[in-house]
Amino acid sequence: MPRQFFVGGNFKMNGSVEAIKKIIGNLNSADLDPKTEVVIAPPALYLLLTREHLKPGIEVAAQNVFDKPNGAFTGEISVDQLKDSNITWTLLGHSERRVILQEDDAFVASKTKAALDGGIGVIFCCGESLEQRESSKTIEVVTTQLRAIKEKIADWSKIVIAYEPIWAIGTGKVASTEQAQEVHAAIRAWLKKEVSDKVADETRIIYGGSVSEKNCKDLSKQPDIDGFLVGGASLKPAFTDIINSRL
Ligand SMILES: O=C[C@H](O)COP(=O)(O)O
Repeated sequence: MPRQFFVGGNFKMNGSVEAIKKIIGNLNSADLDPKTEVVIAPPALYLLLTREHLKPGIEVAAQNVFDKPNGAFTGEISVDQLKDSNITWTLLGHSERRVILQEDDAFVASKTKAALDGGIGVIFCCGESLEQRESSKTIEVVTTQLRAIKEKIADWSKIVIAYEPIWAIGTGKVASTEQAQEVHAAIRAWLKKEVSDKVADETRIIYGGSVSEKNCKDLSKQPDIDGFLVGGASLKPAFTDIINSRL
């Protein structure tokens, strides 16, 4: 079975009630490829508003979730609270959280387990810095990040892996189609060797890092690129062109 194309929009810490309603209006009225699964991740404050206004068929993701069920954890949101609000996905392991908020592999893995155990899908982000790429450590870095979750989880069916080279995020410096395809193929080979043939065949591996309406078509033609995680361009009307990149 071919893997369903998947496009996520990560708004990061951008937007306002008015701006997010406008983005939702654009998505609601656009003709979107029915074969593409679309998930958008607004800031936590706007999750409910987004879910209430967005048309059915497009899912909403949190940008983060905590690994404890409830209690004295100021500022955090639990898996059950997301489910209670019809939020069905979460991003985890984004490099901005790994680098700026110093989340390590073990913490990201623990949150991934909590989300999956609770029935929330996880867009699991991994990727290398420029320094790591220049010292040929890309595959080692990415597989180390993946190994941390492999040790905690058994069911991969609700995971989408987002390969996001840090040097390509928000820089306008997109990875070339060859660079992206090479890492995606290596991730798939790792899944085959370390997890199973089935998981390798079925897991979506999406690319993130300066994806735009201009570069998405070529990237989408690569055999191991199953979609995108879009930052900056997800705030713009051209996001719908990225969703429709396989049309
Ligand atoms: O989560 C999305 C990525 O960090 C990519 O962001 P960007 O499209 O603004 O480069």
